[in-house]
Amino acid sequence: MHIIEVEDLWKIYKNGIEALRGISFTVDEGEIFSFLGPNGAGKTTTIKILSCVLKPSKGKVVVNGFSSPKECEKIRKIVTTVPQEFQGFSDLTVRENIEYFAKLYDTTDKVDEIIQKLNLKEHERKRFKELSGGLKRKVAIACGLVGNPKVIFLDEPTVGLDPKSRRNLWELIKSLKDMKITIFLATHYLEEAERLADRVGVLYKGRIVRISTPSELMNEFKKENLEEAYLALMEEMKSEEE
Ligand SMILES: Nc1ncnc2c1ncn2[C@@H]1O[C@H](COP(=O)(O)OP(=O)(O)OP(=O)(O)O)[C@@H](O)[C@H]1O
Repeated sequence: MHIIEVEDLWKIYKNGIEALRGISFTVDEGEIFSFLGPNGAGKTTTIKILSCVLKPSKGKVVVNGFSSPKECEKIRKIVTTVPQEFQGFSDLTVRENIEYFAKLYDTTDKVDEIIQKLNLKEHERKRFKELSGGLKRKVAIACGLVGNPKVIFLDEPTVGLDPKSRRNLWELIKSLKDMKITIFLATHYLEEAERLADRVGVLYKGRIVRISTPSELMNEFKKENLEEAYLALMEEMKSEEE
């Protein structure tokens, strides 16, 4: 089943910038779908529209059977966005932060389960401000999980993390998939997409220029890793413009 359906989606900001120029794609339930593209391609704009933070200018957007913007109230109940700049309450502990969000959703009974699943037990009494960058991201995801989301939007989840913390977070993202949560991952780290994504969508100047599995893209450009294949695709796009 397609949990996300987007058809001919346009976003034209008030200043006239056409951030999205008629994109169409679908995401299957339980899939890890990675959105790639250079700075300014429209990734964040797409996430904001899919999570009902922004209204589309034109086009069809359906999330879990609900249309945006008409049924955004329902969409907001089943999606969660973990932004790059998530700020927990710095003087509250890990547990208190998660409990705070759980109260908002009236799901305080889920706090222990989430702490357990995300291996946060040994850190639960630490204050947010004392945590490493990797643990802060983990807590951000934990806070996002309290509402029982069906879809999680992750915007550059591992930016600024050291290689070990990044790998830890990849394991966590994979375990979310095991929980049948659909993951929409915007990233500039091609290795991250190669390791995690079932499929990638490549955005370029507001248009989708490829949707494929990482290995299909690597085969198409005869490259051994996704980063090389992506760079070859970007070269192709640039030369088509000239
Ligand atoms: N609120 C806004 N008002 C006007 N233009 C905007 C606004 N937000 C984004 N844009 C423009 O829309 C285009 C797409 O931006 P967006 O942030 O969606 O790209 P992105 O792919 O997420 O980029 P990055 O990788 O740098 O995060 C850019 O040209 C950007 O300058």
